[in-house]
Amino acid sequence: MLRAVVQSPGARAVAPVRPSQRSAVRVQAVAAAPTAGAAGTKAGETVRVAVLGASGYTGEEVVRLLALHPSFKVTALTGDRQAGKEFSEVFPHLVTATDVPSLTKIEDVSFGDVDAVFCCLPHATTQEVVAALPSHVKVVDLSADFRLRDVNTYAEWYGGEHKAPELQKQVVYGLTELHREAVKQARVVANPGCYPTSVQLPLVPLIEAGMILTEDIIIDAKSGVSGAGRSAKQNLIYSEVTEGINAYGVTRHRHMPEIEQGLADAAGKPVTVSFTPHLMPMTRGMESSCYVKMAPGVTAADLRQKLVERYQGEPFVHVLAPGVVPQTHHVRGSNYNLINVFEDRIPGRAIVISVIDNLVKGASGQAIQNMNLLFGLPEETALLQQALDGTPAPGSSSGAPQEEEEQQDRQQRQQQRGGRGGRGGGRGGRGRGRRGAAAAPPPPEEFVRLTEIKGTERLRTGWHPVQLSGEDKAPDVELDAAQLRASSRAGYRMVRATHGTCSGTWYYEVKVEALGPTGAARLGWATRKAEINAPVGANEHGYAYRSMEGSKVHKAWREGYGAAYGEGDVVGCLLHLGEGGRPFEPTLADVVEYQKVNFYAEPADAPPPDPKPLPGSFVAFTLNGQLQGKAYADLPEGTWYPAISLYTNTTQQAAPAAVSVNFGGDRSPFAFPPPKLEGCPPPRPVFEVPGPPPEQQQQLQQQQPAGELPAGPRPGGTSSAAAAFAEQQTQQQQTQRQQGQGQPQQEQQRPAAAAAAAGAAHEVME
Ligand SMILES: NC(=O)C1=CN([C@@H]2O[C@H](COP(=O)(O)OP(=O)(O)OC[C@H]3O[C@@H](n4cnc5c(N)ncnc54)[C@H](OP(=O)(O)O)[C@@H]3O)[C@@H](O)[C@H]2O)C=CC1
Ligand SMILES: CC(=O)N[C@@H](CCC(=O)OP(=O)(O)O)C(=O)O
Repeated sequence: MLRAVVQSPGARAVAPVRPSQRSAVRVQAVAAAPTAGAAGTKAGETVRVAVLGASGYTGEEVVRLLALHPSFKVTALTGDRQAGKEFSEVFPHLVTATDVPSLTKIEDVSFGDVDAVFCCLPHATTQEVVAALPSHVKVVDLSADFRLRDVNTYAEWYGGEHKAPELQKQVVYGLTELHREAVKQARVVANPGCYPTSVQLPLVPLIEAGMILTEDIIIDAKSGVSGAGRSAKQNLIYSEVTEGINAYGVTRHRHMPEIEQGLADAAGKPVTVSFTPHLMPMTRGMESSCYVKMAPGVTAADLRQKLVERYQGEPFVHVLAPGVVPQTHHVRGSNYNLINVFEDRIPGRAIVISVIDNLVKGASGQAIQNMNLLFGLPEETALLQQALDGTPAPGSSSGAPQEEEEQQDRQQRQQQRGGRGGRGGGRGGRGRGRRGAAAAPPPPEEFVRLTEIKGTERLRTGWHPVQLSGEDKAPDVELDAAQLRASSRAGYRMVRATHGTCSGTWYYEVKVEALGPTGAARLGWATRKAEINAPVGANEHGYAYRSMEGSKVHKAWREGYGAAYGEGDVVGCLLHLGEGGRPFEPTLADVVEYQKVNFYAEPADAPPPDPKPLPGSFVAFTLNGQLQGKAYADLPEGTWYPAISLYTNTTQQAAPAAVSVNFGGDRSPFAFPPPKLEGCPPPRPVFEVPGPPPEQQQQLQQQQPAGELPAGPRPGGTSSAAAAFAEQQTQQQQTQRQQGQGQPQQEQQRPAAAAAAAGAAHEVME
């Protein structure tokens, strides 16, 4: 059977045909492949697609993306002013797109011969068009016309009565990741707005989990100019847009009710947001920085972990590694949404950053994702194109994780201070320096830098057996009484050993006890700077061997390495640091306890850590005694700990993943002999990693009961920073007592101190 598709002058062309030849090409019949059934589209079946408003940006983007779709065939394209033209005349870059019909008016489309419609028309022109489509046609509408459930709200924000209120009741709001099942059942899908997509994907799961407060959400959003469509508008010409940015729609942008509708559904109560969009001098891209207040006891790391778990396995929504800032460049031309969460300097607040390409995930890509579902196809069909722009080299300011940028900033400040005579020239000192006055004491907050530390067991007690740390672990990791078996029922979580090492050659074994249908493990080595609510190897502070595929992971980068492993297997983890380097670890004298939290205190202007690579060092792994080869070489100096991370799929209520570790020693021989590598001494069991130096142990045993870290600097301690901090606290407490404030005031200060400390955590541990 043959089916004629578009009956208008210009007809449709069979590529490759030069535009000049097009007018001579007759209406071409499409060899009728079997057409799509309602429920599911089988391989080889063709879905006949009309794109209404194809001469606009989102329509063009639908056509561009569908060029690689195996089942969707564009059989009709419409324009208004551009009707009658060849598509490649309007979009010359798509001259190579095969088999694309020319543009017609909507009224010239024979919808009896169409299975699916992408409606890319301006809002208000759309309702009647969609309502008039035959009922066999499935529709994804990219305009705002059917996004708001309440037609009165629509009338209020869009300035006109809704013209299809009955149809509105049947329409499904298609934020795919959040409404997938409803989309599958729909006939007409309202594709979300671009800003609402970028905001709801990160915030809805956090609101549903009660992790952020809905009364205090501030959204600072930016869009590329293509968000405003292709028609000429004075405020969008080059000279108006370039070299500047401007907010618009302040307090009245029409995406506000759409965002609030989605967030209110998640909260189960009305939500009002502060939302300000900005026009940026770029063609594509959208960034939403959402400033949120966390529920009591929730941390930014918890928010991030919640999003990691929520979007685990989603093809298009990705939570970046801790500290990595999402950028519009990294989603340009793709259907991806990149998200990350950062702890704000204001205690209790977090910054959630989300980027999309407004024309792809914010419009046409998500529309195809939805249409794929409407036809029972895998939703990622034709959408897995990667972003157009590359990542800047590590260390460049635009691509560097936040902590690297902070480090550079610190280095700069350090140099500025050094040039003015050191510590006296802190934040307050700069101004004084310019005036040439004598240096006054630095403000107290700059006097010491505090870092919350965990895993102080061996510092506290002097001697401590080598175990998995009861402190230096994610809360979801459970240990047995001997602290040699770890299990976790959550997404990836980490536990490190009590002892780490900065030199020598070391080995330990891990037996995989349970993984179940969903479990996975990443085993290896990490410093204390590695995020514990993440897998080993999620950033530069860890090296892992992965159960799935047997790949290795470092800086979140997976590469082929060895054999996959699973339940019953024994993995050997070898670390060779040779003569080693600096430990970058606090000694006991640097540790203070403040309101039951242990802090590492050091002078604010202590030099930032600057680990150097250790030539010849390496990490290697064995599987059931078989060496899998060297995984990574030339590790940076620092103190490296045995590190275990386990994954269990929380949504499937699977049994927890579990492993047991063997750090060796006479009483606990290894299951397999440690490997012998050329040029490397025989590895020693981690069991023999030394504790604190003997003189420190002696001092500890005399001065403190085991299990308690004394407040303030230890007698005989060497850290003036710790002493200064303790003195400052004492003075503050005295002042408070004199002012009659006492304990409640101290309690209020705790989050601030803890937040300051947590904020600095990345600064000083290495
Ligand atoms: N741009 C974006 O980032 C996003 C856009 N959207 C929404 O998608 C829809 C399309 O946006 P976009 O592609 O940017 O807009 P454009 O202005 O680029 O395109 C609009 C299209 O509609 C056609 N059109 C305009 N008026 C009429 C009419 N009265 N009758 C028939 N056709 C008409 C135009 O035809 P012609 O040019 O031939 O006159 C053109 O093909 C809008 O509702 C928009 O709000 C949604 C998310 C993001
Ligand atoms: C830069 C710019 O102007 N962006 C558009 C938003 C994108 C859009 O098209 O919104 P609807 O789909 O809801 O119409 C705007 O702010 O109006």
